[in-house]
Amino acid sequence: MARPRNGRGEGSRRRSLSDPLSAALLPPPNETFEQKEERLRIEVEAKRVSDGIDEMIKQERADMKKTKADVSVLLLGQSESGKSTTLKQFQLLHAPSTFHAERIAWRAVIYLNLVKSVTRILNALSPDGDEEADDNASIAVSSEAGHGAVPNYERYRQRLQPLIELEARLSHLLSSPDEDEPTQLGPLNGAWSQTNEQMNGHVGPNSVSSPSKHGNAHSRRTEVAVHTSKNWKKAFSLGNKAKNPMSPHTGEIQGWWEDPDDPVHDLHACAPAMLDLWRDPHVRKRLEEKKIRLQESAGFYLDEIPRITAKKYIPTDPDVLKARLKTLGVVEYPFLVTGGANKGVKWKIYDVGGARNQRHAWVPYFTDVTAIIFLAPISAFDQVLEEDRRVNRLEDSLLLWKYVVSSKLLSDVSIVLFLNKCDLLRSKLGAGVRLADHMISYGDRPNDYESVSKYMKNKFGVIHQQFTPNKERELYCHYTSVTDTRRTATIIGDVRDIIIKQHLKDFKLV
Ligand SMILES: Nc1nc2c(ncn2[C@@H]2O[C@H](COP(=O)(O)OP(=O)(O)OP(=O)(O)O)[C@@H](O)[C@H]2O)c(=O)[nH]1
Ligand SMILES: [Mg+2]
Repeated sequence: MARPRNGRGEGSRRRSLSDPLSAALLPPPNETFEQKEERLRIEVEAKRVSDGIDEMIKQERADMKKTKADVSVLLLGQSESGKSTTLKQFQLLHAPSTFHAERIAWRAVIYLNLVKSVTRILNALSPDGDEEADDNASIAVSSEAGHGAVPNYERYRQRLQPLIELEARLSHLLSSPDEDEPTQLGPLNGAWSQTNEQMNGHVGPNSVSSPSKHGNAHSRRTEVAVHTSKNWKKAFSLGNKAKNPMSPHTGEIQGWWEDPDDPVHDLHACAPAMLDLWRDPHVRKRLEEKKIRLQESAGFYLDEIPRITAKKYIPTDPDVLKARLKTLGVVEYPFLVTGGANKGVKWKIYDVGGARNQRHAWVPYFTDVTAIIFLAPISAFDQVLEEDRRVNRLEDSLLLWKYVVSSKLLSDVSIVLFLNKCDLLRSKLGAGVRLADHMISYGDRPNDYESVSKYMKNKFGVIHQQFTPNKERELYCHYTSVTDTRRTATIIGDVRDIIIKQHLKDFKLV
């Protein structure tokens, strides 16, 4: 909802496009001459740093053009398996300046992830909510679980009403088909100031429907997705690090928190209510009864409410890695290995959408690919597909795996398997969820992490052995938690070496 301007003229509200670094230097009110001098000195330094980052980005892009050879890697796996997160880890390793420059744009996604978690809780608590459990088996359980609203439900709903509206607004802004270029007013002015009225009738196919009285019933099942052709990062960035970070009117640097339409204000105002909701033992109990495990989706931001709703919040690297935005289409990411034995080799990574209706886009890439990294989220053995709740996620992963390894088109392609979400697997087993209850073939084997992860590796390995058209092909398998940067960086290094070695061998260069 567009809010009235805060008393100042439109002219003074017009911001210069500051980067986060400059924006953090917002002048205090009533600053003295000396303070102003000091601030200006800091601003000059901030600009120098910002220009340095620009230069590094330029260098990274220029390096990309000097190619020796091409290696292309396709990331495959079901939706939410961790493909885009793996791509972000590649970016963090190989183009850190670009990754850091884009951090601020992820603010919109992180806000939406947080707001969606809140509306999902509200819907789960609602007496007439239809929020579904996270797993198969619990559907029967949940229908017997405590009926009626938790104490204070109506009060929570009232206090959090602005977030229900914000969810619709953010979903629309992120998922609506839009022009690539931001409006002339600059990304910030245009990005947030869309009213609900403007949105009526324009809600994109992947965004949420209008909020119902008791929260948004579709908050979970209609994930927000952005087509890769949409330049959404540009629209939510703070502009290309303004060459002149000063306001022409006041000489001050202005931050996004000055924009009354910025979502941070609603989030900041609702933070105490969000905290009360998330810490309420009745709420936790109800979520448990309904087997809704927010930690397995984007719920982790709920543990960080004060930090994320702070007015000057800038996403950290882990925040960006955890941000969930479903992929539609194919993202192509080129990078150059700048050190070591493989220096100068040009790589291309393709990240695809993993939902069932996206998989048709995979095949055209099969003919010209050097390697595949297949992600199987092995923690998902008790979950069902979002797009078809009759299908167990692990079963879907195994079927997809069989399809990929048996493909004749891919018979000479190196295959790397990431048994992913090992962190979630460990905590799930620790919480007493039993694999045998969802996979009969597991029988009475021990339900600990070591036994289960080994069993999974074996299961995938046997399928490869049985169905690969190329009996010579070696399968490279890693246990991963791709949100963990340190461990994933080591694995990515190993995978890179293996892929390039195999590639050179195929071309008889080693
Ligand atoms: N805890 C944990 N979360 C993970 C892991 N890998 C991915 N995630 C989270 O799972 C969610 C889905 O990951 P994505 O990388 O978006 O999944 P995707 O395979 O690209 O999904 P689509 O784009 O729909 O095909 C994100 O919120 C990630 O942060 C992991 O190893 N551990
Ligand atoms: Mg993705």
